[in-house]
Amino acid sequence: MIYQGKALTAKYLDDGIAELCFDLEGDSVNKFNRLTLEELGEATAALAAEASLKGVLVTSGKSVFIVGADITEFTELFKLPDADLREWASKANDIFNAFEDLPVPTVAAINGVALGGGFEMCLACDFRVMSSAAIVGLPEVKLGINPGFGGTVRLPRVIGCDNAMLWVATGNQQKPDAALKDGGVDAVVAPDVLHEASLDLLKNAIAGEFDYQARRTEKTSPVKLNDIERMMSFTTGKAMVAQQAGRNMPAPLTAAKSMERNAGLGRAEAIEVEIDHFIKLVRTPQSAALVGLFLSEQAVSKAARGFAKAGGHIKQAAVLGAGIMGGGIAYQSAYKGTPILMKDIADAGLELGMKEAGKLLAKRVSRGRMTADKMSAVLNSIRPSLNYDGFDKADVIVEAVVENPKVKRAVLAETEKHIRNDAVLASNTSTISITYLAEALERPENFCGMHFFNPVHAMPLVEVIRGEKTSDSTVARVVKYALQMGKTPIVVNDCPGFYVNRVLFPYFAGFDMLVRDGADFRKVDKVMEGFGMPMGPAYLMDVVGIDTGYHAAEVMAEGFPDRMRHDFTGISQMMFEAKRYGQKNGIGFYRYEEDAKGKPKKCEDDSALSMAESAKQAAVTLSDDDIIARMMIPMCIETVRCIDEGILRDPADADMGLVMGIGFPVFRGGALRFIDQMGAKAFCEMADRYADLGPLYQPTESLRQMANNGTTFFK
Ligand SMILES: NC(=O)c1ccc[n+]([C@@H]2O[C@H](COP(=O)([O-])OP(=O)(O)OC[C@H]3O[C@@H](n4cnc5c(N)ncnc54)[C@H](O)[C@@H]3O)[C@@H](O)[C@H]2O)c1
Repeated sequence: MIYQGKALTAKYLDDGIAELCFDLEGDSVNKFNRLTLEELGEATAALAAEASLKGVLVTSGKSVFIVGADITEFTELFKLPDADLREWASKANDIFNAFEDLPVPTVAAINGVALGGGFEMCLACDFRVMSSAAIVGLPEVKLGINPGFGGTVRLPRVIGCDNAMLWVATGNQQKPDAALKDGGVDAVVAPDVLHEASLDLLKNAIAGEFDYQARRTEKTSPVKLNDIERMMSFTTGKAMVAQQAGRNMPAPLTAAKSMERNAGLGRAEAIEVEIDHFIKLVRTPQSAALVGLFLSEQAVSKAARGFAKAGGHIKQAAVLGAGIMGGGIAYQSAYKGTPILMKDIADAGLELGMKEAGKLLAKRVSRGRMTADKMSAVLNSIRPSLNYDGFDKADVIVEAVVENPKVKRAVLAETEKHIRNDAVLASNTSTISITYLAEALERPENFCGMHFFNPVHAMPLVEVIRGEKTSDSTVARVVKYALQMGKTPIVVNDCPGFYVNRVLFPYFAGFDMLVRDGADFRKVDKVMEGFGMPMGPAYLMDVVGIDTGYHAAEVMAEGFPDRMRHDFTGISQMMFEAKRYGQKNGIGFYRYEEDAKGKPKKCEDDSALSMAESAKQAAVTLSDDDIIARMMIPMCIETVRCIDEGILRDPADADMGLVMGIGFPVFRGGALRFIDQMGAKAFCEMADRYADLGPLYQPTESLRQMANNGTTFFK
């Protein structure tokens, strides 16, 4: 044994060849936490001291290679002052450099995921052999930072500047074929021969057949481009990166600049440049939001797994209603392997549901992501029906009929008679109280909400809504089913609109008030899209359906009359009354024409502009900041109310819910992160400036307290 640690070991195989194996004790994956980094330093020193050492094979004892840095350590690490952060990064790079400088050839045997710091470890080796089951890449920009262990230095020297800029600026994971084609790895082999093939390569390098020294010189010297070539490559690359990333995401362009500036330097100076850019990005609010969101995502998944523990396996599902949502639910369930019965009252509905599922599957087949055999197997596992035959076999039944309380209560009560006593019934209602629907049932404890988002196959979030009488085992079954469907469930308590719609409607109310006060809705859309929303509020209403939105707004107004009932006729109500329902009937805030691909294309419409003119009651001067504040304050305050009232479990659920449910910009983290980054005090002061807009703009007592105490939602 050359080195024995808790994260890695180094021992001789034979003939002076050592194997450095990463195998982090007590964890299912390898990651670069403080311990692993420290032990890599110690193991490298121990290897360097071995007089008989001829070569080093780097392997992993887990199913992954190394997943990357330990992001749970980032929050504390990133709080360090610049000088300390620089010292940490320099020390880490000294360790990687020392490994790269070992006096013998080194080969990485990449058996599984090797991302971020994990792939930077591979780049510090002379040669890289990749299993056909592995993936590699430098995804740091997705956390708002750039690689910090030499990735922006070694990668351009290994695969060329153009390729490196693409890899780093997109942060995309690279599959074996692509990695090999670009030169990121030297060979791709089947998983079962990886160890042997990597060892062979190492032996050949030891025998002098492969010039490992030349590899090293290339990695530690300036990039081999003359000044003009370098300028051409980076100028074009940076323009492309800037355009793709947009102005809200500084990391991709900063990473590209780091590569540009370090390209002409030797390793030591080049690493200094990387560290400068790394520290700059660590200080951005985007990186704080993205790292925070990553941690929230982990917390949400962990909570879901906890809920689902007692859920058992869902063998058979059923759905009532084969409309937009029912069809989507049937497709997703079948596609992810849970057979499903789909019942409707009309043949036409069933046909439509099956056609939709068929279309989605055919798309996968045409893109080479599914075989025709698999497609027919999936389609066969959806059984359309006009009656309840087979419902006694279903473990979970999801109701997705029209959004009408009377119809829903009748359908649920009837269904309960055809299912097993231990089967779970869930409603996909968008707004109707789960406790109220449960009153129609004999077994209300077996009932809860299961709120999917449209389109079901694309939207990751499912709200699982606990009614007053819903049992824990019902929640467990439904959370389990959501996980089987590949969705991310959050468990929320019952209230009008549940969580996502409850906070979305105050946002829409903010929009109505803006138009009332003279804002051009096209400008509001543009400003909110610039803020990072996937679409502005007027366009979003058109996509959701203005009729759907109108009915939901009524439910919300009934539930929270003090703040959600308008005392004026807003533009959305005027649109509804004029039967302008948005995309579904081709006209709303915008007019929709079919583009060449048959998709609805948004066009401006004069009659919408004159309606907005008649909705106008004032001509307030509104800056972009006013628009953002007037849209965001009601949403943020309502989110805080959901926390205060225990509708949500914790802030992680709140922010993840908005990111996954409405596409809230990831680089802002979510509504609560938005308040945190501004500070509760500044947020309350901002809200107070708009106090004349009514109760939706009044901070809660809890927010005022946070403002006084200087506390935040997230650590
Ligand atoms: N469309 C959305 O964006 C969206 C998003 C989330 C939740 N929802 C909710 O999902 C539910 C369904 O919405 P949708 O948009 O799919 O509606 P839809 O009108 O497209 O589909 C409803 C289907 O239910 C069928 N149906 C009516 N009565 C039935 C019965 N007794 N038994 C079986 N089938 C019956 C209809 O024939 C129709 O095919 C609603 O509660 C809605 O609020 C919709």
